Amino acid sequence: MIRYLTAGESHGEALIGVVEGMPAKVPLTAEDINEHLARRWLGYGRGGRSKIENDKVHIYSGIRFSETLGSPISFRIDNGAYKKDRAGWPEKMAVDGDRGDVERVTMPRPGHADLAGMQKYEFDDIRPVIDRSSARETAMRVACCSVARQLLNAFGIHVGSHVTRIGEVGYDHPEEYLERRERLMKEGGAQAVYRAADESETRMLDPEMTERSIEHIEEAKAAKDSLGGAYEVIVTGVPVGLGSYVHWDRRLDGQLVQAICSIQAQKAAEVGDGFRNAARPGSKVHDPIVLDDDDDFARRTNHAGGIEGGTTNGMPVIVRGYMKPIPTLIKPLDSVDTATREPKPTRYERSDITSVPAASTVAEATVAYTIANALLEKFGGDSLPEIRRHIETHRAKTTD
Ligand SMILES: Cc1cc2nc3c(=O)[nH]c(=O)nc-3n(C[C@H](O)[C@H](O)[C@H](O)COP(=O)(O)O)c2cc1C
Ligand SMILES: C=C(O[C@@H]1CC(C(=O)O)=C[C@@H](OP(=O)(O)O)[C@H]1O)C(=O)O
Repeated sequence: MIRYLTAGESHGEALIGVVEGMPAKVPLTAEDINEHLARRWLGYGRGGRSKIENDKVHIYSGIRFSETLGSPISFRIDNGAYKKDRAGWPEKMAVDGDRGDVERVTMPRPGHADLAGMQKYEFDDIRPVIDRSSARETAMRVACCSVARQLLNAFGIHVGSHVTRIGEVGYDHPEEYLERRERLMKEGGAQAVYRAADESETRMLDPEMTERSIEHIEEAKAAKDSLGGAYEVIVTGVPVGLGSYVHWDRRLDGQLVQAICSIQAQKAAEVGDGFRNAARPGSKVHDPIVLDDDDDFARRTNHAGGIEGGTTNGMPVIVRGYMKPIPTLIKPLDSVDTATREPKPTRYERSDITSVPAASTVAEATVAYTIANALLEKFGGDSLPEIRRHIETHRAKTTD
C-alpha cells in the first residue's frame, strides 16, 4: 500500500511530503510532478496568491536515475508567499522564540475552519488554524499523489477531469457534455479529457460554457461574493476487479467518495450518475451487459460509473465532486470577535473567488492515489516488472 503524509503551514517556509510503499522501477522525474503542480494553478477566479507561487518540487530521496527505488520518497515545495508577501511571515510564523508583539487573529470566518479549529485546539489566535486548514496543503497532496499516478500511467490507466459547473453556470444533465467527452476518451482516454479541459480558462469542455462561467465569476467578484461548483473525474484503462464487495472498507466506491471529500471545501461526491439515478427507474439506470466485437463482456451504458458491488467492472470509473463557495468573501459576513465577544463583520485581505478548476485537478490526484492502492491490493509487488507479470496473467484470464 502507498501511504503519504504532508506537513507545512500555508505561510510557513515550505510544504514537506513523504510517500511510502511505492514499488521500485517506476519512471519518475520532478518534471512529471511539476506538470501537475502547474495544472493545479489553472483556472479563472483565483486570487492574488496565484501570482506569487511558482510551485516546483524538490526531491530528496527515493528516486535514482529517474526511477523509484522502493524506499520512501520525500519532497519539499517552497511557499513563495513566505518571502514575497509583505506581511512579515518569517516573524509571524517563526519556529523559535516567543510571540513578542505578533498580533492575534480573532475574527473567525463563517464556512472556514477558523472557529471550530480554535475551539478544538484551545487557541486564542486563529492563525494556526488558517494556516494548516488552508488548501495550500493540496500542492503537496498533488505532488505525493502524482507518484501514484505514474504507477497507473505505466499500465495505461489514466486519470483526468473537467469542470461541469461554476455557480449557476453548468450542465444540467451529463448528456450535454457526454458526446464531447466520449469522443475525447476514444481518442486518448482520460488524458485527452484533461488536456482538452486545460485549454479552457475554467477547465470546461465547452467554449460557450467557459465564456459564460468567466462572466459569472466576474459578476460574483463585482458582487463581492464567491462561488462553488462541480467537476467530473474519469479513470480510463481500469482493469476489472479492483476493490471488493466483501467488507465495508474494501468497497472502492466508498473510498472514492472519501478521496473527493478529503479535499478542503468538497462537500459531496457521487459515483457515476449517483444523484440522478435516485430519481430514475431501474430499467433506465442499470447498464445492460453485452459482448463487444472481441467477444469480451462490456456495458452498453455507464450510469454505474464503472463500479458495481464496490468492484470495478472494466468500464471507465467516473466520480463527480461538488465544491461549496469559497468562505472568504470580499463582502463581510456576520461573525463574533473571539477576544472581545463583540459581534462584528468579517475582514477581507485576499482570497479566491472560485477554485473549482483547481479542486478538479486535486481530485484527479486523490482519485489516482485511491485507484493505485486498489491496483496494488490486487496485483501488488515490490517492483514494476513484478506487478506487470501479475496484471498480464490476470488480463490473459479475463479475456479467455
Ligand atoms: C484549491 C482550493 C483553493 C481554496 N482557496 C480558498 C481561498 O482562497 N479562500 C478561502 O477562504 N477558502 C479557500 N478554499 C476553501 C477552504 O480551504 C476550506 O473551505 C476550509 O479549509 C474549510 O474546510 P471545509 O470547507 O472543508 O469545511 C480553497 C479550497 C481549495 C480546494
Ligand atoms: C495557497 C493556495 O491556496 C490558498 C487556499 C486558501 C484557503 O483558505 O484554503 C486561501 C488562500 O491563501 P492566501 O490566504 O494566502 O491567499 C489561497 O490562495 C494554493 O492553492 O496553493
